[in-house]
Amino acid sequence: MSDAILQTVGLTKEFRGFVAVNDVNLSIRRGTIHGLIGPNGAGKTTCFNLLTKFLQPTRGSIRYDGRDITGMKPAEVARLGLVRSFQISAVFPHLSVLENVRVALQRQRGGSFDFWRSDSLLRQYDARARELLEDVGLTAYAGLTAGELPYGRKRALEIATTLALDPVMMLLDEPTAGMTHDDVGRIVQLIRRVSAGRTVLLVEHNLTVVSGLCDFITVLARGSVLAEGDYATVARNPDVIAAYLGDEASTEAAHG
Ligand SMILES: Nc1ncnc2c1ncn2[C@@H]1O[C@H](COP(=O)(O)OP(=O)(O)OP(=O)(O)O)[C@@H](O)[C@H]1O
Repeated sequence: MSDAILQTVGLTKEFRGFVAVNDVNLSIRRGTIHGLIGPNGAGKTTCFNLLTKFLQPTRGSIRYDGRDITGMKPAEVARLGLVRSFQISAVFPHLSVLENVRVALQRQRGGSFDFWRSDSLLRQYDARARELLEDVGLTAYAGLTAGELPYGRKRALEIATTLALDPVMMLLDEPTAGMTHDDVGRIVQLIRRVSAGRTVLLVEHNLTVVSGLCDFITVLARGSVLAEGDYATVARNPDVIAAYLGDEASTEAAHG
């Protein structure tokens, strides 16, 4: 069996002639935390959406665990264990933290959305939901509504609802975006803990997070792979440094 769990060949996405992702060959090793980084507009989010099937590529192919998933729908790949973290908007703000995880568990096991009619059924999931809350450090928050959670804890809830789907491979889109320093530390520890026995692909802006978590990094710039390797290798690559400095310079120029 291949050491790579997820592979792309010639992955390309054009938006009306603009090439956002250009001939990208990725190989993500089973059991690793793989970072996808790059300056603003590099194509990270587009790439992430291609891998999770939220976008269809213009060209190229994607293989996951020995299968060609290029033509599959997001729900189909999720059933195969390739799961993206839910966006915060997918958390139900008026349900409690515990109920949010129960609903995610029910979707995994039953695939049904008529949870409002089957309270007794949902209680069956309580024990597992509490375990997941424990795993992400939210036990003390179980009874709060999700809307009342502080931002960093919402991201932890998002990870708990993702874990409820029992992913083989998790794809996380900027899990630390907008977080305070303390929250970042907690989420880093959490990702490390939940990555045990799984593969994780992480799109992330915070390079400290990337250096602390990722076994292997792919740097994108202008839609193409600029460099790959461990953090030390890519961080000293002159092309990577130039791409990031160029990005900072243009950000500074934009902000005066
Ligand atoms: N739906 C779309 N239609 C047209 N252009 C798009 C679309 N989505 C993305 N793009 C363009 O593709 C390029 C790559 O965008 P993408 O969001 O993938 O980059 P990114 O690396 O995630 O950037 P950031 O770090 O700023 O989030 C950008 O120039 C963007 O404007």
